[in-house]
Amino acid sequence: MNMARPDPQQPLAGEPVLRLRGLSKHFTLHLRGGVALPVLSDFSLDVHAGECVALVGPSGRGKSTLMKCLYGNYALDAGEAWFASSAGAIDLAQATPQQLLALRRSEIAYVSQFLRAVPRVPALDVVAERALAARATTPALNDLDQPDPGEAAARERAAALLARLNLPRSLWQLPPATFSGGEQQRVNIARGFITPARLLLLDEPTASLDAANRRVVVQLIQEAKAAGSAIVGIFHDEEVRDAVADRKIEMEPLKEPA
Ligand SMILES: Nc1ncnc2c1ncn2[C@@H]1O[C@H](COP(=O)(O)OP(=O)(O)OP(=O)(O)O)[C@@H](O)[C@H]1O
Repeated sequence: MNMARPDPQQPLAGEPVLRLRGLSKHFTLHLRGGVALPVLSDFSLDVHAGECVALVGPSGRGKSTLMKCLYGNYALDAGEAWFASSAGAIDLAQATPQQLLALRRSEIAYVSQFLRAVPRVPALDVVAERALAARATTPALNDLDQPDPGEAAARERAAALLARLNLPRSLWQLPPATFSGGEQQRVNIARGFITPARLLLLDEPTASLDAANRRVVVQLIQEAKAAGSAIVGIFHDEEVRDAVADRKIEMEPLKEPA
């Protein structure tokens, strides 16, 4: 066994990629006199490599909030969120902003309905950039028996994904700021899937897509699972959910604030 070459897709046998224990989160509603709105309370979950867990429950149960806490957009109040990174286990609830940014570049991908991209960067580069950033920041990826894609190869992969997602070629060199919702979402999806993320967070990845593109996304998710990604997703489209989810986790209602 070569200890210097950890496979980022293979955590220790039997160990989950994501181990959540006792997560709690509230929002303080300043416009309502500072009242506390509890959103997550004592939430626990394990997600293994190659597994897709769908968060289900009515609107407002905290599904998106949980995803944003795992991606580091929101701080948690309590609990542990252990992530088996290629460099070892890290508690996402305690991770520093620098650690979170490094994980975002290569190991944790988040695909939401909305694209946040640097202005004036063409769609193709928005997608390719993630592949280049991952290679630059994750020594483990460089150690794998894979050729360094370099910039041209990263663009080639980006182009292949955009073509697969039926984004018109005429848009590839344009910045996505003016794209339609569905076009932006496909750029977002291509960016999320261009490198094999160890943890994929999918918040309504097919919300603005037509049936043909939904099928492409289902295939991409199935391929990511086969490659060993652990996936947490919110899929309001039941057909998509049934096609990709191994388990459903019902988000329980919490008490209303007094
Ligand atoms: N930044 C925020 N500030 C204050 N309250 C928030 C914030 N984000 C979410 N909430 C509240 O937290 C609760 C959970 O919201 P969240 O978006 O996580 O629900 P959800 O289950 O994903 O809903 P949906 O299915 O409609 O997307 C809601 O009551 C929402 O109003």
